[in-house]
Amino acid sequence: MILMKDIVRDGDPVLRQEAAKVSFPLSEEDQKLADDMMEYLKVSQDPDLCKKYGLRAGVGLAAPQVGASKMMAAVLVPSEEGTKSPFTDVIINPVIISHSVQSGALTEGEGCLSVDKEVPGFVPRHDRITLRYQDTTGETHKVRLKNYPAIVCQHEIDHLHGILFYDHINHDNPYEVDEGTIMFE
Ligand SMILES: O=CN(O)CCNC(=O)c1cccc(Cl)c1Cl
Ligand code: NI
Repeated sequence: MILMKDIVRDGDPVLRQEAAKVSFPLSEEDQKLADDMMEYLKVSQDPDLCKKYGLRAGVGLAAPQVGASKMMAAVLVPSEEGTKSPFTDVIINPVIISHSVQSGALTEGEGCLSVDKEVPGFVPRHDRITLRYQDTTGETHKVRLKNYPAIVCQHEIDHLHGILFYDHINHDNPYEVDEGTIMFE
């Protein structure tokens, strides 16, 4: 089981590397990594288990964050009570094949398990993306995502390219975003 002690923190070079493409069929090690990352998200989103294991909640987790420089990330975007999660999968060798001109950003900014300090500011991203990825069986998917699921996937794909969320924050004015940027909770 992945615990906070297993999370690599900012300063470790693995977080600034370009991760390696994953080949199929998945090795046992890669399959376990995928399962463990998704399990982390599920446990971290259960208030009791989150507290029991001393985790920080997350809606995504990228392999470099647990020291594996591989093109793999788990995404579990929570949904309102009783509705289907807007996006849940382990995305392998993900590529954003197209995106909106329009930007989107979370009004509360972003956080990262690998960044222990709060970094205030808006993180401008594409509001809508078309994402192509392989799932753990090797099947290729092409999905159109918008708003929160799109933001989360961009945060995770950034990790696979050695980018951290605060790289996108405007340091002169952290709360400045381009005109027309869609801001959402
Ligand atoms: O890379 C994944 N993490 O660092 C897990 C912790 N952060 C989050 O769950 C998180 C929080 C806010 C906005 C976004 Cl977009 C994300 Cl992803
Ligand atoms: Ni992160």
